[in-house]
Amino acid sequence: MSGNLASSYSAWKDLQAIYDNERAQLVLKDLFAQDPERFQKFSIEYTSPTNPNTTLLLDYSKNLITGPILAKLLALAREAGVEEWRDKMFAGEHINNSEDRAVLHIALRNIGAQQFKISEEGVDEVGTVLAHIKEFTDAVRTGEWKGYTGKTINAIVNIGIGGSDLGPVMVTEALKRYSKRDLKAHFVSNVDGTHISEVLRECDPETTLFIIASKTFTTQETITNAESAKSWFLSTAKDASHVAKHFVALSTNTPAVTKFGIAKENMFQFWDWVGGRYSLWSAIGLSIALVIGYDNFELLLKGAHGMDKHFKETPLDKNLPVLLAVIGIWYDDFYGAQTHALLPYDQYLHKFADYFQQGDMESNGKTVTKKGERVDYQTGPIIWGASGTNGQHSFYQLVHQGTKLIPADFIAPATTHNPLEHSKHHRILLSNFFAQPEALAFGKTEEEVRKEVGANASEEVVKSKVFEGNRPTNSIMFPLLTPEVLGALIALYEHKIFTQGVIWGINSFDQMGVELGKVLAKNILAQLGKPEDVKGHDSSTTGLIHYYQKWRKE
Ligand SMILES: O=P(O)(O)OC[C@H]1O[C@H](O)[C@H](O)[C@@H](O)[C@@H]1O
Repeated sequence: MSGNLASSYSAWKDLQAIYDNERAQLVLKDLFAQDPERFQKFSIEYTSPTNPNTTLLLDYSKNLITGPILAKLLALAREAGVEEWRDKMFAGEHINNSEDRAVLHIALRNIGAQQFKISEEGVDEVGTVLAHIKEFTDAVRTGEWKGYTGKTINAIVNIGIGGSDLGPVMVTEALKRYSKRDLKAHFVSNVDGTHISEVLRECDPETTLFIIASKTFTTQETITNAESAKSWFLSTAKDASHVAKHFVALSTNTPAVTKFGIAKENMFQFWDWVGGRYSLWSAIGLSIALVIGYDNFELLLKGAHGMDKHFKETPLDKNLPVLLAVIGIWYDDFYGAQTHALLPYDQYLHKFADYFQQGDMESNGKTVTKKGERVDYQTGPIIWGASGTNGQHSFYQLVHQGTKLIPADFIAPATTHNPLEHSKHHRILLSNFFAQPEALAFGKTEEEVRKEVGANASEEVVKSKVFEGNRPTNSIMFPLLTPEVLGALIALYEHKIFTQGVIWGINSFDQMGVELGKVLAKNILAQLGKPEDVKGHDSSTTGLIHYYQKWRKE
């Protein structure tokens, strides 16, 4: 985040030379054969510095690296000033330069005995908001908070989009095992009226609580959905004073919340130093706290805090987020990999890749450095993925035998929350979690195929059954998916993204790229009425709008 071009660093040039000269020797099969200690050397068991019971394992041995390559990648991180920029972030310096803001999601989970000292406006209010969240979630979950006809709340509808939706969706799914089953959680994000209509069909105005989640409280989708929810509610409740029992807001924008008709005491505050895609730890996590209970929400925060301390205090060569970051850069910038897959072997984590699509791609999908120079290398990868084993029956063919290099992270718990049939399902699941990275790394040679198919098999069949292998993966394993482990896991990826952003010299904390489309849509919305109003567009856009005007019913 220094703003220097990554390609100007001497370590970058050295890495390029290593790639050019040594690439042919970077064969996983040989690297493992040459060094029986490879797993021990290239894996780390993380124990939370704040809670010895929170552990996870990172095995990065199945990567196309050697000790000297890793040392050079870490030298790159040092040369780019990762440690200095990390310390600036933790100190509350305004490292989000284009918006002149601090980046302090770490302050939201700065709880427990070992806290960082941070001085920035709002930071000392974090505890007060957490107490508000606790008080409110306890009241709703115990049934003390009643709807306008005196009934207990049995459904919540979080209305938000992007960072005000994806985190709560991902975490409430991931921690479903900890959820209160008689409180149904819905999430409405899309401005498509279908989304809210289908949710409202399942809700009763007397027992539904709407949570309007928007950092800015100006987001078109969210405000449109919130207005429709309010109309739907008032069509039954009639009296506007009943809104107070059924609508709360999570936002940084008090005037806009008040204008919408939500009382100040029903507003949960956060601050401009919380980026939208880093906000699940803030008041945006209210729906999470409602679903899993405040105590579990706090454990999630504590888990993340432990990873924050690890990131802040651990030397780079043992620092999990830094290792993931520099290994990612090796593929992204030197091997030319375009994408990175997140493959959790845990159904509860089925939204994990969706979540980090925004987390990573909105953070590091940038073309200019902090100094405004165009980069001459690749920045953030395309993030995608699905939970195992579903992906295996869908896109793994390409991952194993396609022409593209797709680095991937495999993620799994050793123990399941659902030990069906004495964990039979889980053993099958995990056998796949172990087998896939093995197959990707070591493949299957022509010789092995020939032995298997016999002398009579055609050449085409033999060739089609060969797996080149040498496809890199990380494996992340933990004992059980608890709130603390999940907190640590999310923070791990957050800091990976940060580290990569620093090395690439970009600002990972603005999102200017989402603005242009919004402005054009606003202009077009005003022109949709009559064909003669459609002006100032290319022939394709004009033609499409004209077709809409011809075919629409209403
Ligand atoms: O929370 P809001 O202000 O409604 O913003 C919701 C989303 O809006 C935009 O699309 C931004 O790019 C996202 O980063 C943000 O999370």
